[in-house]
Amino acid sequence: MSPTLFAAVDLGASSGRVVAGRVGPDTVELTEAHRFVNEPVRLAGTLHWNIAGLYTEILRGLRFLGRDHGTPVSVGVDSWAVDYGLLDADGALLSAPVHYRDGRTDGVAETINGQLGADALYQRTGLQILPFNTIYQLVAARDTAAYRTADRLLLVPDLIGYWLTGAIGAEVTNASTTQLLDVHDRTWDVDLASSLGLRPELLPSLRQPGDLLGRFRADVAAEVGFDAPVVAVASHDTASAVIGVPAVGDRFAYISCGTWGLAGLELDRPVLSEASREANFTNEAGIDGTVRYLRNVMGLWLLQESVRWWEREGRPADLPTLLADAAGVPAGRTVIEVDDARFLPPGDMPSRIAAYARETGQPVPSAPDEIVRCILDSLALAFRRTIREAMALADHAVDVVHAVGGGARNALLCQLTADATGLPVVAGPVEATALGNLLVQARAAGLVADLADARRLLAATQATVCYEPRPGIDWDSLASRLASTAAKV
Ligand SMILES: C[C@H](O)[C@H](O)[C@@H](O)C(=O)CO
Repeated sequence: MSPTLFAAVDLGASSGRVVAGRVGPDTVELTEAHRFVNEPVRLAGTLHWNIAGLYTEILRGLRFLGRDHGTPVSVGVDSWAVDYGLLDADGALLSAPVHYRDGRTDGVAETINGQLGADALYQRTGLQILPFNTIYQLVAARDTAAYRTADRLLLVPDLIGYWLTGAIGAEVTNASTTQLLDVHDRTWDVDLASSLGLRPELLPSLRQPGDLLGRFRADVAAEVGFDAPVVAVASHDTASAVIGVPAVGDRFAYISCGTWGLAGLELDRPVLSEASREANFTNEAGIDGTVRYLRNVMGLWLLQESVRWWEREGRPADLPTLLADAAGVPAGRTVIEVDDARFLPPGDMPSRIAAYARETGQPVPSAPDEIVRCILDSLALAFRRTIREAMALADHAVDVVHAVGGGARNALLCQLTADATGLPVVAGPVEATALGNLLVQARAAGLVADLADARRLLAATQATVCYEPRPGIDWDSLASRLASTAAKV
C-alpha cells in the first residue's frame, strides 16, 4: 500500500510552512511545499500579526502542495498559542490579532492575580503566569470597540480553520493556553470569565484533536486547486511538537526548542501543588488527556532578535559562523537570567544582555560571538533548572532529554544542555511539530493506532543525534552564580 498524503500547516512565531507528509505502515516522509517568514507589523503603536499575509502564504503553500504532490486526504493547522482574532456577527475579522509581545498587557497579570488570588486561579486553570496569557489580553482589550462589538473569539489556528472551512470552534490543546479552561474537566471556565467582566459567549464550542472541521469552502478549493477536509490536530504547536517526540516509554523530558524553549514532561494528571505554582510550571492540555507539564524558557528568541538587530545595524550575522565562533569563547564567561522580563519585547537584545552583565558585575559581552555564547550557556542553565524542577515537583524520573524543533539543529546548544543536565540529549526531529500535526491526521484516518504507535513510527523513521554529557564545565557553580545575579538586577 503506497503511503497516504496529508498536509500540515505549521505557523511558528518566526516562520510558517506548509508540509506534505506521506504516512505508511513504516514510513513518515516530509516534504516542505512552502516556507515563509512571519513578520509582525506595528499598526498605530500596537504590535499585530500580519494574519492576512500569513493566510495568503498558506493558500499559496496548499496550491504548491496540490500541484506537486496531489490531493491530500486531509489538512491540519497548528500555530503558536494564546493569540486570537475577533469576528463580528457576519463572521468578518474585526482587527488583526495582537502579538503576544505587545505591551498592552503590562501589569495586567499582577492586577488580576491580586484580584482573584494566584493560587485560586492556579487550582482552576493550572497555568503558568505569563503576561500574555489570553485571559490577560482580554482584560486589556475588554473596553475596546472591537471587543465590545465582537460576536466570536477564534484562536489563531481556529481562525485559519474557519477561513478554510467556515467552521467555528476551539481546539482544546490551544484553548488550554488561554487560562480560561478548567484544568480538571477541560471545559471553558465560564464563571472565571464572567468574574473578570469578560464575555463567555465569545468562547466557541471545544473540539478535540482528530475531530473534523469540515471540507474546504468552495472558494478555497477553487483557489488552491483541490478540495479536502480539515481535521483538528493538536493545534497548539507545542502540543504537536510533544506528539512528535520520538520517545519510548515515559522516562523522558522534552525541550521544544524554537523561538521559545518549552521544557518539561508529559504526565497523566496535572500538578497543582503550591510549590508547582511558585515555580510557575504550567499544565497545558496534551493529546488523549495527557498533561504538558512545562515552563516557558525565553528560548532562541534571544538569538533570533540579536541577529535581527545586528543585521539592522548592517553587521555580519551569519548564524553558522556565529555559532562556530561562540564555541571558541570560554564557557560560562557571562550568564544571564534568560527569563528576565527585559528580554521579552522585540528590540536591541545585545545591549540588554550587556546591561544585565554590567548590573551583575560579570564580564560584559560585546562581540557577537561572546553574546551568542552567553545566550547558549544561559539557555543550557535554564533548561537544566527547569527539567530538574519538573522532575522534583512531579516526582517523575527522567533518563533522556528529547530536543525537538529548530534548536535541535544547534549542536552547541544541544551539547551544552547535555553537559548542564547531566543527561543524554537526543536531538531531532527538527520538524516535530509538523510531524505531530500529520500523525494526528494519520490516526484520524486509521493509519496509526495511538500515541505510542505514532512515536514508534517516528523513532523508526526520523533521524536524531545523541549528545552525551561531557565533564569539564562546573555547572553547579554557574547555576549558583546565576542565582546570585537575580538578586542584583
Ligand atoms: C506564547 C507562546 O507562543 C507559547 O507559550 C508557546 O508555547 C508557543 O506556542 C511556542 O510556539
